[in-house]
Order: sequence, then structure tokens, then C-alpha cells
Amino acid sequence: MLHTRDIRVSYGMSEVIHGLSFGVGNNETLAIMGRNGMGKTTLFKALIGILPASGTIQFGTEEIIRRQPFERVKRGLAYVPQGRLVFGTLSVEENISAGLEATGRRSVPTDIYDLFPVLHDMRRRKAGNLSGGQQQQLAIARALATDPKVLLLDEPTEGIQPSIIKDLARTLNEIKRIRKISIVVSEQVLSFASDIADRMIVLDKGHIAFETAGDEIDAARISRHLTV
Ligand SMILES: Nc1ncnc2c1ncn2[C@@H]1O[C@H](COP(=O)(O)OP(=O)(O)OP(=O)(O)O)[C@@H](O)[C@H]1O
Repeated sequence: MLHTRDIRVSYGMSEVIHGLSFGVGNNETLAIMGRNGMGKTTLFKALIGILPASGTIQFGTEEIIRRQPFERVKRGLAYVPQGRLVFGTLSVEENISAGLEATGRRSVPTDIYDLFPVLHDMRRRKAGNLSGGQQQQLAIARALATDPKVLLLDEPTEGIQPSIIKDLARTLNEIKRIRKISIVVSEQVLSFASDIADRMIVLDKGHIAFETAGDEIDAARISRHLTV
């Protein structure tokens, strides 16, 4: 579905992503693991097109590396940034509706409120008044409103309580089942990633240290790359 080849990203003269090649298949969840500063956010920004990158990004049958972010979204790539970044002064429903623009649809698809009933209950509230976990749900709901084929999630568990993290894993598995989409998620929380990933890639200083199938996860080996 989404395949990169030799992706390189730099800040000025300093290259931080050093030629990454990986892919995510149809209806597959890929977790990209790595501790702070290993390049996860930089990689995600390059995938959605906020940061320029060299190499190739094949999305379905199309090469998208020169496409603007909004063109990538229109084609079915959605991005939930680290830190959630909802529009705090807009209502929950207005936040979700912001995602509809890419589709031409006018009302929020019902499956979104089925997935996130709390957002339905709070649809008239200002998004800034929601808890961290609820804002994360809202950011995912807004991304789903764009009707994506691939959902990119940058560290969705950051700053979220452990009990809510379990719910988030369940919801992401439900989204994959209902929508039949692919998910690429960056993470440091191995238990969460293990609950959702079909495959994992471990990033180390902008390189792929190794890759593993979800049912063959060597927790000790991955943990060595997650703890300082
Ligand atoms: N705007 C920037 N200018 C220069 N260097 C940057 C910039 N943003 C990130 N970096 C550097 O790029 C490298 C990768 O950072 P990145 O934020 O992608 O890592 P990360 O794995 O997402 O970590 P975190 O979880 O802390 O965001 C780090 O060495 C970081 O210092």
C-alpha cells in the first residue's frame, strides 16, 4: 500500500533519516519503534510531506514524494501528529468536520461516533476542554474523516494514562477491522505496539536496526533499543 525506498531527510546540512526502505501492506499495522530522537517524527513528517525528503514514496500505484501534504491527504494518506494538535477553540464536531473537506462529504460518518462514543456525547464542547486521551481520540477521528487508506499515527500514547492506552489499542484494532485500512504507528511503548502491530521496525539514529513480525517479537531485543 505504502512503500518507501531510500528515504533521506535532513535539517539543513544534517541528515537525520539515512535511507530508509520499508512498506506497509493492505490492512496491515506497522509499528515503528525507537526512543526519543531516533527520527520517528521526522520520518512521519516526510511521509505526509511537511518535510522535504529524497528517495521514493510509492502510495498504491503512485509516486507521491513531490506531492503537497493536501494532495497526499486527498489520495488517502492521513496523519495524526505527535501531541495531537486539535483546534482547541473549535467544537469537537467542528474538529472532525475539518477532516471532511478532503472527501466532499458534509456529515460525520456514523462509524466515527460508533468508534468514539465519548466524542458524540461531547460533540458540542470545545476541544480544548477535553482530556488528553479524549483529544487523542478526536485527532484520530478527524484523520478518519478524511477517509484514509493509510493512517499515520505519531506516538499516540505519549502523555496518555496506562488504562486509556489499552482502550486506544482496542480502538485501533477495531478501526483496522472495520475500515480495512493500513496503519503506521510510531511508538516507544512496547506493550501497546505488541497489541496492534503485525510487524515492527526498530529505528536507531535514522537507520533501521531490525525488523520483526508481530508474532515473533523479541521483547528483550526491542527493549534494548527503547531504553537509554
Ligand atoms: N527542527 C529541527 N532542526 C534540527 N534538528 C532537528 C529538528 N527536529 C528534530 N531534529 C533532530 O532530528 C533527530 C530526530 O528527531 P525526531 O524528533 O524525528 O525524533 P523522534 O524519534 O521522533 O523523537 P521524539 O519522540 O522525541 O520526537 C534528533 O537528533 C533531533 O535532534
